[in-house]
Amino acid sequence: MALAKICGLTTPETLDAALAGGAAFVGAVVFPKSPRHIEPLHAATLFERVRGQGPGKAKIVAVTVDADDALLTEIALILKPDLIQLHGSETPERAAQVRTLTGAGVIRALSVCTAADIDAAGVWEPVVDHLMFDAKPPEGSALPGGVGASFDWTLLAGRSFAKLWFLAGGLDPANVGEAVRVTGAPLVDVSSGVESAPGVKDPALIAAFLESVRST
Ligand SMILES: O=C(O)c1ccccc1NCC(=O)[C@H](O)[C@H](O)COP(=O)(O)O
Repeated sequence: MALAKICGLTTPETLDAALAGGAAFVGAVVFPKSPRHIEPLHAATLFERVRGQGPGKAKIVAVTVDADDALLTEIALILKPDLIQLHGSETPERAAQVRTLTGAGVIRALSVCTAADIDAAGVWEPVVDHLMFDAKPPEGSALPGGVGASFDWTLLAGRSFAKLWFLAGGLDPANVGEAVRVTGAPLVDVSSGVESAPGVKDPALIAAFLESVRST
């Protein structure tokens, strides 16, 4: 069974729906241009209930975009995430620095449009905990992720990677089962597909998504 990350959580009700449904990863987006942006201090208060889960708890992921050392240090000290997701134009060298600076694990999101974008994963495998294959956002998009766009899943069929990897981009309760069957993804990630409006997560859609993942 694939494990799921629910990204861009900002309220107790939606975080509770993710935890109750068995999400293995819960994400906070720290990027002011995003409709899901949450300040590290607010996120720390909200995500305190995750730590209360004890052993086997969901992993807390801080999603960042080309964050500087000051912001990463603030996130590490205040939110104390298990993983930092790099969703900008960071290099493998920067990923290694982020790990040393924060003490957190690293997820590298890669924008996918063609098979060459997947081949690029090779340079990242030695320096990350997880890869995330996400759709390339439309031209001119203000956001590098969380736009609900998908890519050709068959690009991932039959591929294997040294690290457990996420499939992301345009997933929702109705299509995630097929997405996992086509790609063999061990991990899946969703944001827009469990929202009623940009940045507004819906507890019922979160529950439905996690149920679909479980029954795949
Ligand atoms: O979600 C955002 O607003 C966001 C903003 C800036 C960088 C990354 C962002 N999200 C990262 C995620 O992990 C999303 O869940 C992923 O891109 C999939 O999004 P969606 O296609 O909306 O399910």
